[in-house]
Amino acid sequence: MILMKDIIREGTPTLRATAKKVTFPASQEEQNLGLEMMEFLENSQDEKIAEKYHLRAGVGLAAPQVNVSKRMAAVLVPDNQGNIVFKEILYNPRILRESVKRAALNEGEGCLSVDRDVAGLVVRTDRITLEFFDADGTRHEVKLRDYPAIVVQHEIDHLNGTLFYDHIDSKSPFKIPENTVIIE
Ligand SMILES: CNC(=O)c1cccc(C)c1Nc1nc(N2CCN(c3ccccc3Cl)CC2)nc(N2CSC[C@H]2C(=O)NC)n1
Ligand code: NI
Repeated sequence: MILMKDIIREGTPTLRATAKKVTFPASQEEQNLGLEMMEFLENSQDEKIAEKYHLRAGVGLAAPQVNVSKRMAAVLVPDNQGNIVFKEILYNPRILRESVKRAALNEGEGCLSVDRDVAGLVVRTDRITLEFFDADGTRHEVKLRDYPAIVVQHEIDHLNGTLFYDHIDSKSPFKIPENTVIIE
């Protein structure tokens, strides 16, 4: 199982590299990694398991974060009632369309690879059309908005070596640009 010791932190080169596309069908190793990343998210969201293994909770994890520079990520997004609203292992995810409307988490963003609080709004696109492939190479296209859309954008950033605080306006980190919805 993936533990916090397996997650690389700032300063490790892979975190700033551009990850390579996966070819299909994904190898057994790539399929296992996808499942292990999803298992990590499930474990991290389970109070007892997270406490037992000292896991930080997350709703997304990208392969570069476990030092594998491949374009794959797991996302497991619950709503405030704990019902899963988006659960996927994404291979070669790509944003096809972006709304004009922007969105940001009211509390800012955290990252399992960043061991510090970096305050400030991370302004992203509110609604996206996402293309991704599954392990068999089957193409999927889904529309996402608000929290799930933010999580997917955060994880795709990891595939391009971008970290959430790269988006924070250091001069006025809490300025809310127009046409931006704040997500509680
Ligand atoms: C600096 N302020 C903050 O971090 C921050 C502070 C407050 C609120 C939010 C909303 C913040 N922001 C933020 N909170 C999260 N979690 C909330 C708690 N949750 C969780 C926790 C326990 C059980 C189950 C679950 Cl589900 C896990 C996920 N996750 C992300 N991100 C940014 S997009 C990728 C995603 C990620 O997985 N990061 C590790 N941001
Ligand atoms: Ni992250």
